[in-house]
Amino acid sequence: MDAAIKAQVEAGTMLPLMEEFYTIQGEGYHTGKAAYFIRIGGCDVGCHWCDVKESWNADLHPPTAIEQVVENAAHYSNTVVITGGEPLTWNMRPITEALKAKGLQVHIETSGAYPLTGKWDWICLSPKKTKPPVAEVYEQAHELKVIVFNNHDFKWAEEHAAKVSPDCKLYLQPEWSKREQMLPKISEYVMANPQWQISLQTHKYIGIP
Ligand SMILES: C[S@@+](CC[C@H](N)C(=O)[O-])C[C@H]1O[C@@H](n2cnc3c(N)ncnc32)[C@H](O)[C@@H]1O
Ligand SMILES: Nc1nc2[nH]cc(C(=O)O)c2c(=O)[nH]1
Ligand code: SF4
Ligand SMILES: [Mg+2]
Repeated sequence: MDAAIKAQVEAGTMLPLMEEFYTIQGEGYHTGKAAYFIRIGGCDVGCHWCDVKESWNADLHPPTAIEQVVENAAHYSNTVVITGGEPLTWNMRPITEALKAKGLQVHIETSGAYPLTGKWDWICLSPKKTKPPVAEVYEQAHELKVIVFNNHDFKWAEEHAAKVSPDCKLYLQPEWSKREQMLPKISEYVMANPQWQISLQTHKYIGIP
């Protein structure tokens, strides 16, 4: 890669953009809300069930100047979700500041595997076993969204819930391929432990991005 571009990617003024799209937030607390999604390539967390493995290799996604992405986002929506890949692979300060300067609400979907950069209105923390969240991210999370793949994940979810702030919303979301097996168990768990709520990947049921 050209040294000047590499320097900009390191500074966070260019980012490896995989895709950007206007859709409905399908998951978690803001489910049902229209939002502009910015998907940034690059992730080395390695979840075996990840539903966007094409995002992992940052080299496959063109370094893109943030100004154009910010302009596009502001054209479509007042709520932006930055996702990936793992967005915290990169310096999120420039893009979040530029989005905030446009008056937009800025949300992140993150595993928390890397230190939090950027200014956020909403942080959705979805912890992963292969690269656990950094300690500081727990107290900043507005929403903890644990993916339930097997029975052990309920206990594992409680270990993470013990680390977030008292007003953090708690969600259990079935891993998509296990949804039929796990949804009855998640329902039972939420009725017995009503501090938790179910999160579904509603966009996949509706058939939207
Ligand atoms: C693709 S990830 C990108 C953001 C970040 N790397 C993360 O994992 O939070 C976006 C969200 O989708 C969830 N997710 C990914 N694959 C999934 C699957 N197969 N079933 C359910 N949720 C999934 C992740 O846990 C995360 O909450
Ligand atoms: N509609 C929709 N909602 C989402 N919420 C989180 C997503 C993600 O991949 O980060 C996602 C996504 O890919 N599409
Ligand atoms: S951390 Fe997120 S993007 Fe990375 S592999 Fe896991 S689910 Fe996929
Ligand atoms: Mg998704």
